[in-house]
Amino acid sequence: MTTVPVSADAPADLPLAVGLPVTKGHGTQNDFVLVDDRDGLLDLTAPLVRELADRRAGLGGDGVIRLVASRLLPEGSAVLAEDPSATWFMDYRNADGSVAEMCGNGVRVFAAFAQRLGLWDADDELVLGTRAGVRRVRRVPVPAGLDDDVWYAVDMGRWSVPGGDEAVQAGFDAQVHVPGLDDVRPALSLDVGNPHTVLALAGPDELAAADLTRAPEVRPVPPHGTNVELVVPLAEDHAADGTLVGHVAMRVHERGVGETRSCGTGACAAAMAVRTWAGAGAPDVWLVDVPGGTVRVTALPDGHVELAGPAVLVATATVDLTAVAGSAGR
Ligand SMILES: N[C@@H](CCC[C@H](N)C(=O)O)C(=O)O
Repeated sequence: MTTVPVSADAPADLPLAVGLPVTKGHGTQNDFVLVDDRDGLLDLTAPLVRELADRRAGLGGDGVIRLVASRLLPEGSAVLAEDPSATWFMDYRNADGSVAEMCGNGVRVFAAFAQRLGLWDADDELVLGTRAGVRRVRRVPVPAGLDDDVWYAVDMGRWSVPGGDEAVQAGFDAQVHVPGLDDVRPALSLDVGNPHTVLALAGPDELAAADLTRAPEVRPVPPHGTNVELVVPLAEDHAADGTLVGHVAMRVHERGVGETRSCGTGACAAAMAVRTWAGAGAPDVWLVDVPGGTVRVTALPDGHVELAGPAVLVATATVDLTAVAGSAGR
C-alpha cells in the first residue's frame, strides 16, 4: 500500500494532502471501496472505513475490502494452514466499520481486483483467504440472457442451519418483525460463513411493502447480529441441459450496512432456506433476483454452496485522507 501526495503542485500555503489509491467496484450493485495493501502498511481503522464508505463525505460503498498478504494477519495463519496457496486475504469491513467474516459479492470483486493488479491469472483458480476460511474462485461463462461482461463462481464452503435438525424439521427457529409488514413472521437462521435469517413473504407486493430503512427485529436476538433476507419463491424452470432451476426474488437488510442492492452470502442463505422448506426433490441450482441483478446459487454434493455472478470495477481514484478525516456521519 502506498499513499501519495495528492496536492504536490498545490500552492505552498495549502496543507499537504495525503492520498490513498483506491478502486471502486461492485457485484450486482453491492458496492465496495478496494485498497491494495499487499504489504500490510495501512492501519484500516473503523473510522477510516466509515469515512471511505460514506456516500456524501467519502467515496461511498456498502463495504471496504483490503487486499493484504495472508501471512501478515493473525487470521491469515489459519488460512495458510488450510491451504498454503491462499497468498492473498480479503479483509472485509462493513460500511459502519465493523469486521465481517465473509462477503460473497465481495469475493468476486476481490478476484477482479486481484486480476487487475496482476496477482491472479483468470485462467487458473484463485485461492484466497477470508475470516470464514479459504475460498476458491474460477471464471465461468455468463449465462444466456444476461448482459454482464464476466462471471465468477466461488466455492463458498459449507452452509449450515445452526438450529440443527429441529429447526430444519420445523422450518423456522426465529421470529422477525419487518417494518412495513403487519405480523411477526417465522424465519430460519443459516450460516454461510456469516449469520443470516431468512423469511418467506407472500408475494412481490409484500416484498415491495417491506420498509428496510430500519432493521428488522429478530427474536431470539442473534448474539453476533444477523443479515436478514426477505424472499419470494418464483416459478421453477429448466436449463437448456434439462437441470431443474429454482428461482427466488430477494431483498436484504445487511448487518453493519442497512438495505443493500445485493448480498452474495444472503443469496446463498435465501436459496438454501427455500430449498430446505421445499424438501426432497427441490432444485440444487437457484437463480436469485436482487434489486441489483441476478446471481446463481448451487448446492454442491459435498455440502458446500457455490455462488456465481458478475464483478465490475468502475473506477480508480485517490482519496485525500486529510479531507475525509473525521467526515463520516456529519
Ligand atoms: N454483502 C456481503 C455480506 C457482507 C457482510 C455482512 N454485512 C455481514 O456483516 O455479515 C455479501 O455479498 O455476502
